[in-house]
Parts: sequence; C-alpha cells; structure tokens
Amino acid sequence: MPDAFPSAAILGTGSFGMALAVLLAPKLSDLVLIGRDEAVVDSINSSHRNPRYLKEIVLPEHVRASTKLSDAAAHPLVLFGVPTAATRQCANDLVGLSRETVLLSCAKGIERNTGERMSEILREVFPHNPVAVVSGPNHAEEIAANLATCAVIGATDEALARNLQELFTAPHFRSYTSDDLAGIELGGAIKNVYAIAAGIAAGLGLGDNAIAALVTRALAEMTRLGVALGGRAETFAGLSGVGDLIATCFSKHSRNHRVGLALGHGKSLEEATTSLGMVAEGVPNTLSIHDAAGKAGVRTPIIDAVFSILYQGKPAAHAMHELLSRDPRPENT
Ligand SMILES: NC(=O)C1=CN([C@@H]2O[C@H](COP(=O)(O)OP(=O)(O)OC[C@H]3O[C@@H](n4cnc5c(N)ncnc54)[C@H](OP(=O)(O)O)[C@@H]3O)[C@@H](O)[C@H]2O)C=CC1
Ligand SMILES: O=C(CO)COP(=O)(O)O
Repeated sequence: MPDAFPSAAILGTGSFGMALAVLLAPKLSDLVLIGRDEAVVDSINSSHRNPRYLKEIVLPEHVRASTKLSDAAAHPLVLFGVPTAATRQCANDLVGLSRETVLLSCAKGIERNTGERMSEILREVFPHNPVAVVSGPNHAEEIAANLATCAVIGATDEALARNLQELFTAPHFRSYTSDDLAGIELGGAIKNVYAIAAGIAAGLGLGDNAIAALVTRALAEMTRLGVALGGRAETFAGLSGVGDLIATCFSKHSRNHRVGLALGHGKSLEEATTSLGMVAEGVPNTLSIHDAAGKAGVRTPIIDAVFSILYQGKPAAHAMHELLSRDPRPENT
C-alpha cells in the first residue's frame, strides 16, 4: 500500500518545527519547513542547521526550507508548528490547498479572543479539509535528540488517525490514537499554566512535597475545567493530560517552567519572557484559559493564582500562601 503521506510541509522553523522535521524526515521523501525568517531559511538550505533554534541539530539533507507559505500547497500534509497566537493568521494566508490536504495542529494553547482550540480555527478556515491534532510529553530538545517518547494523535476519522499514527511511529517514538480532540488540545493548553505555577513554586524554594501537591491538584483542576470545556475525563489521565503536565512541570527544557522559576526568583514577567527568546504559551494562555474558566463557571484556584501573579502584580509568595490558606474541602470535589 502506498504511504498516505509521502511528503509534508511544516509551518514554523522554531524549536518544535525543527524537532518534527528530525522525527518525520526519515519517513518522507520531501519535507519543507516554512518560516518567516530568511536567515533561518537560508541557513537550513545551505548548512542544514537553524542558527536560532536547536542550533546543534543537523537536519537530514532532503529537508528544505522556504519563506513561501504557498509551497505548502504541494504536500498532502501540512503541520502547524507556529505558536497559537499565529495559527489563525498563518491559516488565513495559506491559500491554494486542495480539499484533501490534511491539516495537523501541533501547537498548545487556545485563542486569546475567542477561546477556540486550534483545530476549531483550522476547521473554520478550511471547512472541507481533514483536521487532526498531536500532543503529549514532547519536548523538542529530546525529540530532536532521538530520545524516546509517546504522543497521542487526535482525529475523528479512524483511517486518518491510523495513517498519522503510522507516520508518527519510529523506533524511539510511539503514538496512540483518540477521537477526543477537545480533551487532547485542552490538556496541552492548560498544562502550560501549571508549568508556570510549578516553576514559581520551585523558584520560591518550596520543597518536593509542595510541588507534588501542586501538580496533583493541578491535574484535578485541569480535568474539571477540561471536561466543562468539552474534553473527556479519561483524556486528561492520558499522554496529553497528566503525561505532558509531568513533562513540563518537572523539566529543565520547559520554557513555561523557566518563566515560572524566574518569577519565583523575583524577576518581572517582562524580564522572564525576554530572556527566554522562545514562546512560552502559558503566558498568553493564562489570560485565555482564565477567561474560559470564568465563562464556564469553573473553580480554578491555581489558574487564578498564576493570573494574579502574571497580570495583577500579586507577589508570588503571597499568591502561593493564599492557595494554601483557602477554606478546607474534601479531596474529590
Ligand atoms: N518546543 C517544544 O518542546 C514544543 C512546542 N510545542 C508547541 O509548538 C508551538 C510552537 O512552539 P515552538 O516551536 O517551541 O516555539 P519557538 O519559540 O521555538 O518558535 C516559534 C516559531 O514560530 C514562528 N512564529 C512566531 N510567531 C509567528 C507569526 N506570527 N507568524 C509566523 N511564524 C511565527 C517563529 O518565527 P521567528 O523565529 O521568526 O520568530 C518560530 O519559527 C507552541 O504552541 C508550543 O506550545 C508543542 C510541543 C513541544
Ligand atoms: O509542550 C511541551 C513539551 O511537551 C513544551 O513545553 P514548554 O513550551 O513549556 O517548553
């Protein structure tokens, strides 16, 4: 049987675009990374290296780069690897796709003004195209170094889910399928806020017990909110929920965790994000997810605490103290 995806385009020449290229290149005869920075694109084409993101990685020779979004139209699969804030604009600018082109969202967040998930945006812009999502404990640095992990592919069409699963299978990469796109995307989006919270707790010098307790309560909160927003409870117990929550709350690779750590050390939000030089989705997503929780009427004390630190100037230690001193309640509520 011929491969469903002999070639693909990846939008975004950042950390995750690079990692996806390393992972998928062995399975594709043609792979183009599409970015907006000419210097990055030229460098990938001339030396197979990205001078800004994952600089030490040498991409396989057949991976090309381009600044032209229209180059995506030649491929049966387009992966969205740009930050969530850029997804709608990139989709709007992406013209000339056939109705069969599969669109795979790899970003983790919901849209600021609408609260929409990335797959919802892609369906709005491309109502006739198949749309799928991928998520899980997938730090770009580790995938690009061929370190083992797993992911979950979300698609409502079973055949599409299996084709993508086949593509996302490698000796060091195992993927699962699910039809719960909402649960998968919400887990990936909401965990970013908790990774900031865990970083803040570590920066404040709280111990392992406190951080374990925080992350456990974060999982309960993520599940409560995610179910209210349309996901299934069991999905939050899976790779895109607790799996990614653990990966980001405890990893030195997590940009969200690093932002939290800097805040816990007393840096301002601006100082914490500027020194990062990469996207930390939890920063804009604290706003969008805090909004979504408010509209859904869901109790989210940890998200509220992160919101108050990032956007209301509350000192981190004060917010953490308030979290601990709330009214006592049973665990499973
Ligand atoms: N890094 C990781 O480990 C993982 C990341 N993700 C998700 O992937 C998404 C991308 O993250 P990541 O690659 O890490 O981020 P990076 O900050 O490393 O790279 C972002 C990339 O997107 C480009 N970009 C930013 N804004 C725009 C825009 N408005 N229009 C077009 N391109 C734009 C950047 O271009 P430029 O360089 O020119 O600014 C850069 O190529 C996020 O949603 C993230 O949560 C998912 C799994 C793992
Ligand atoms: O989503 C990620 C790993 O699964 C990456 O997390 P950060 O964006 O916090 O680096």
